[in-house]
Amino acid sequence: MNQIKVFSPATVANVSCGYDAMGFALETLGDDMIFTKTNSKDVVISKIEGAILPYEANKNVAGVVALLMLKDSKANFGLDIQIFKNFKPGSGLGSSAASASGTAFAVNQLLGNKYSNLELTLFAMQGEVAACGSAIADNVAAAIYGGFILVKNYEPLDIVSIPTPTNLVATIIHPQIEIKTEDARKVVPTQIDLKTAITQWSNVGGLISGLHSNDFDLIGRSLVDLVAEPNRKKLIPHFDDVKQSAIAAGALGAGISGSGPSIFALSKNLKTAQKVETAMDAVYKNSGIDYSTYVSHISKTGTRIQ
Ligand SMILES: Nc1ncnc2c1ncn2[C@@H]1O[C@H](COP(=O)(O)OP(=O)(O)O)[C@@H](O)[C@H]1O
Ligand SMILES: N[C@@H](CCOP(=O)(O)O)C(=O)O
Repeated sequence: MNQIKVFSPATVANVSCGYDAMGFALETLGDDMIFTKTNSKDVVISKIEGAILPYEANKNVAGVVALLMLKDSKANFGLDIQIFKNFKPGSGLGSSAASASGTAFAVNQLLGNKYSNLELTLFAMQGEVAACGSAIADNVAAAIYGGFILVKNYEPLDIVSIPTPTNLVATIIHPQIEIKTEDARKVVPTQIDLKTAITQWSNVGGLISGLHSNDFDLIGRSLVDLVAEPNRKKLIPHFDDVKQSAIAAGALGAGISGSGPSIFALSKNLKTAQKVETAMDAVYKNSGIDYSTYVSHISKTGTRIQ
């Protein structure tokens, strides 16, 4: 195989209560990327459409991940990479993670499937270091494994796939302001009190149990975040109004997608998710802020060949 085209999904990290530990992949929103083997042994990014990003391989997360994998595998080829961004960096929808995991997946295909999904996640996490300074796994693992994931442990890395209830649908509103993950991580407390911790880990347990048992009510009751959301929501215009409107329109729950500014809601079917979209839209309509909305099923496959 000399060339491969892949789709790499947008992802919602944290899922409210699971800061740095949970994430899920979207079915319909994501980036397209084309990888072509070259003889030069270099990595060249020859095209980027849809966003202004560095072309230098060591500054673009796609280049960072590709260089690492070519070196680790002692590959006898180089790469030309074309990136087609369909959603903006700094959106809270895992833009850097889409490039990092799309690259890990594609290079692995060109190498004849040398690496496991866990190894691909470790490579892609180095892309996240380049993007935001932290080796976070929640977005990249969701993109690589698909569906819902739990980062059970960071060192050593342990990723667990969580079942996705049929019919669960995500609604997203993305105000077009850029919040860099690196900056949004600085407002999250490094210490929390025991009472807060107890509530938070109970919610993670409730969310995972609800996803396993298709218990939508339990999923909704568990979409509560006492750690990141109270500190990050002030960076997001009209956050409380959007969240309340989404829940009033029938969403099971809502919260910040990743580090924001996007806000996600989960609903038990497509019709409700569309009503939630209308309700979120109504909050921003006359605000003067540019925004996009998306309704998407959860991607069960994650990054895939186009
Ligand atoms: N291929 C890429 N895709 C997206 N962002 C990239 C890429 N390469 C480098 N970056 C940098 O990563 C940062 C965006 O990452 P981040 O702040 O984590 O936002 P996001 O949540 O959208 O991933 C920006 O500074 C951007 O320039
Ligand atoms: N767990 C991270 C996730 C960042 O997601 P992104 O999509 O905003 O890059 C965090 O909350 O900082």
